[in-house]
Amino acid sequence: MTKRQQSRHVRVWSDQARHATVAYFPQSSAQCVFVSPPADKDIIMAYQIVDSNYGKNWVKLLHVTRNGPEHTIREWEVCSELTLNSKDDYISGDNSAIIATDSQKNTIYLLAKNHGLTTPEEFGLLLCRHFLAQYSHVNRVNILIKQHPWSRIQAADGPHEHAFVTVREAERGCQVRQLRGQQATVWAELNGLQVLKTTQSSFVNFVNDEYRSLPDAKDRVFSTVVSARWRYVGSQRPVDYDACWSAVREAILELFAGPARGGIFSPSVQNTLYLTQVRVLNQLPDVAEIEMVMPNKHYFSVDLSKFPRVGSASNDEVFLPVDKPSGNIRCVLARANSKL
Ligand SMILES: O=c1[nH]c(=O)c2[nH]c(=O)[nH]c2[nH]1
Repeated sequence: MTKRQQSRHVRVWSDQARHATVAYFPQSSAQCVFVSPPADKDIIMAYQIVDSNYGKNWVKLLHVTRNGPEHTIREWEVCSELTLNSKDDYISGDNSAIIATDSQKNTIYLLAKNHGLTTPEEFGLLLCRHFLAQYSHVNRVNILIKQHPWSRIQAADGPHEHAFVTVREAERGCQVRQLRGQQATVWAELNGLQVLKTTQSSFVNFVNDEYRSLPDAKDRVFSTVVSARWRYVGSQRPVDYDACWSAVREAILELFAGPARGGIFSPSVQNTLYLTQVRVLNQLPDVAEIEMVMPNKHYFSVDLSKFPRVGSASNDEVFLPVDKPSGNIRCVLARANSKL
């Protein structure tokens, strides 16, 4: 970074009491550093590193499993984050304990080659186990994986052996985190599932005070882009991560849309979100808790009453999709006996 670029990010002021200059980096987790440093022991006494990690972000890889002519692909972006048992690398510039982020990237490729890829969650667990076993001075491993939504092409004569198409219905990801001496924690993610229905949604009987302008809506368009993130119970028995992910997706679609004839009624985004979470916890004993976010993407009926000669007082056909702002509804539902 040049000096000119730096000055955009850094506020510098003089700390009279300590006779030192302090800089604040808003985008950095290290919030205070001495630009003209006092004695090292002053720094050590004044501050402590509360948390730190380092690793390689978004290592892109495509893995091909070749089962004769039938091929299966997985395209992922993997982030590794390691936390060491000492902070000497940060504090004194001693690099001797650093597992280079480049080596972390190589590890991801080598484990993919040697073990193959199954689910993102299982590969995350493999990486956690590997880093903790290979390096005794690694205290914590955090792995994030995002999966590209490839789907096998359905050709006229059946599923294609080796050709795929991107179907961006929802994106899959996971986070696996393991501390030395502890069980790994696995989170799965489903993001970007955009849905819309044209009826069977209302929003009435909310607070009616001097701030309210929204009329009761007995029948409205309901659209949202669902994000869900759920934590697995850390049990010993193996989890079918693919089946769980698909079951969460199905629960979201079922509780949003309902049966093909007639659908399902929603009194609010809050209630639909909550009922979906209840369905997930009821159906999937391996899930300990689930967080869901459903922005309320508004579609307002365009006011055509100003055009009495060509328009009509009621308009239930032409809507204005409102990009921003949206409502934002979030809830974390856990089993009542779980320790969060
Ligand atoms: O389902 C809804 N929940 C709200 O909290 C809300 N607020 C709002 O303006 N519209 C809606 N819809």
